Amino acid sequence: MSTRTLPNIIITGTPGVGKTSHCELLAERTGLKHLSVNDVVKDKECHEGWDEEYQSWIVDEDKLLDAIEEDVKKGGYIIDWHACDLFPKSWIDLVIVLRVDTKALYDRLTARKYPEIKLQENLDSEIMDVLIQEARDSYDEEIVVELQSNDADEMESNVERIESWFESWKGDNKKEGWEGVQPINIYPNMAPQTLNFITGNANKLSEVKAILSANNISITSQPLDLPEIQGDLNDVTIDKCKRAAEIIQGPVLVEDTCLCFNALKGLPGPYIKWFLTSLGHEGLNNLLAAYEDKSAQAVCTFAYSAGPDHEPILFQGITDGKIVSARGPGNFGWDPIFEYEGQTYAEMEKSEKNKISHRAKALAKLQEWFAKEMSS
Ligand SMILES: Nc1ncnc2c1ncn2[C@@H]1O[C@H](COP(=O)(O)OP(=O)(O)OP(=O)(O)O)[C@@H](O)[C@H]1O
Ligand SMILES: [Mg+2]
Repeated sequence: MSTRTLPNIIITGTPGVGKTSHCELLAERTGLKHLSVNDVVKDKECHEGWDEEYQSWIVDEDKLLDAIEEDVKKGGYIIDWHACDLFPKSWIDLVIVLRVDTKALYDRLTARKYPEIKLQENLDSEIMDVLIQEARDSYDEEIVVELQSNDADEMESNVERIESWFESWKGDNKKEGWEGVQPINIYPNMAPQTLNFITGNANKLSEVKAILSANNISITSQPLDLPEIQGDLNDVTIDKCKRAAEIIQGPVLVEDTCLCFNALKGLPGPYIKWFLTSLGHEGLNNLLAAYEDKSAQAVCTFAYSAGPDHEPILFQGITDGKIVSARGPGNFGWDPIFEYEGQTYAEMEKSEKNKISHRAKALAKLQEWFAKEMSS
């Protein structure tokens, strides 16, 4: 842990996402200092000249770091730059990656009369998640936060959230990090202040966080050891949700996943985790050896309860695929043996999988439901 009495925040993202606009507003409200890397590069000549084609400075990163090190190490800076991997981990307490829809970004960059090549490269970079990947590769997962910056309301809500993170940081709640911050309640009727996702599975947690972060829903997680009742899967999930809301005394989200082999009339279904543990990927394939039909359904069921006195609501997503010999990284359950349109879940990019997965579909229904609650 550093000895800084004020935190350092990086605000990064593709050119035009709104870094400078966010930094200025934030500096005004928090008293933190806006450190425009662009200005430092220019003023302190931390560059190797001007690139005509790209209309930008060719940055000398070593010179840049030397120029800011003494100040930044003291803390209290908001660093405004379209890259983040150059700043040492030990300097940084929070990394905000701003995101924007392609259409809005296109409009903003054409308004600036960017050269065609620079325009195209920046749009590609935004579409390909370059900056968020860079941030995730360079810093601990807990301090990297992705926020949308498409309109003025989103900017306002982002700045408020960063401000409350800053207040809790100063209040010595550093350990709580971003997840401990009360999010802005954008769903005044029903929305959870903070939604507790009952899971002990770090991969599921990060998947759910990635999908719901677009909705400004802040997820905390608490593993609870809940006894599972026998019966229809939906009953199991509803029962689990009720018990969790009782224990947490607040809003909760629980999840159950089934993998159903069609040739086996839906088995292993809810028993997939025990089958996987005892049989492994190969054993699961062997179950289907006698059958031509290798098709399977991945089913995800979420149950949300607003609190102990509320009936759980179910959201279900189904993805059709087939069972194949394991391919791709094997760190997430049965992902390597479930193939969807030629690729196993394990082989897919996370962002691609998040578009079609059973879990993503279930979460999309959850999101949609929240949005309706808000407008009613
Ligand atoms: N959330 C937002 N909603 C609407 N307009 C925005 C938003 N954020 C920024 N803009 C507008 O987009 C343009 C680019 O914003 P800004 O200069 O803050 O981006 P930047 O990320 O700092 O870009 P650069 O990397 O080139 O410095 C400005 O005209 C700004 O007013
Ligand atoms: Mg800027």
